[in-house]
Amino acid sequence: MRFISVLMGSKSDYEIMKEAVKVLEKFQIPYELIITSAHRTPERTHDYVKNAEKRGAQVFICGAGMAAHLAGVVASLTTRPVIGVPMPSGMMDGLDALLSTVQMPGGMPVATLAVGKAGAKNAAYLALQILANSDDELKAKLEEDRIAQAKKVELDSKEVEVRLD
Ligand SMILES: Nc1c(C(=O)O)ncn1[C@@H]1O[C@H](COP(=O)(O)O)[C@@H](O)[C@H]1O
Repeated sequence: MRFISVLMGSKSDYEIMKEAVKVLEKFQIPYELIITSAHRTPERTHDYVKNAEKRGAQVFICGAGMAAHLAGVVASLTTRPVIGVPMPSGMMDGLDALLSTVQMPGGMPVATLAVGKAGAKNAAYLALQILANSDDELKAKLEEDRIAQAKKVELDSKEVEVRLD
């Protein structure tokens, strides 16, 4: 079965990573969610990624904070796309995680998104867009979602807007 795999380095990342899960559930895409750490549980991380790839994981989304090596290590274990979401924690409030997620050596990409909830949400959208390359039904759903987003902007504006024309 094709599915998206969501990994996070600690339970403390869950509040943020829930934003990714919400999007996957909204689009009814099968996903797995697991806590595993490249630092604290290297073997578990290795075994999970190798096994998930065999079982049909199409994209890995990895949320981690501070010295955020999880996404980079996952990228070293699979040729499936890996999306990194830096957590807003630590003494630099996520800048440390952003840099340690984004600065991968050439040939070993991690698609690194924004720090925090917006990054987690976009990680799910990006994973869906990757799947939609070979799924026209999902592509149509993503297009409908864009239309809904645009409508919401107009409705929100109507509540507050002031115009002179
Ligand atoms: N960056 C990593 C990795 C890793 O990269 O393997 N494992 C845990 N962590 C991060 O450590 C932070 C603090 O974790 P705790 O709250 O458990 O102390 C979390 O944001 C987690 O993602």
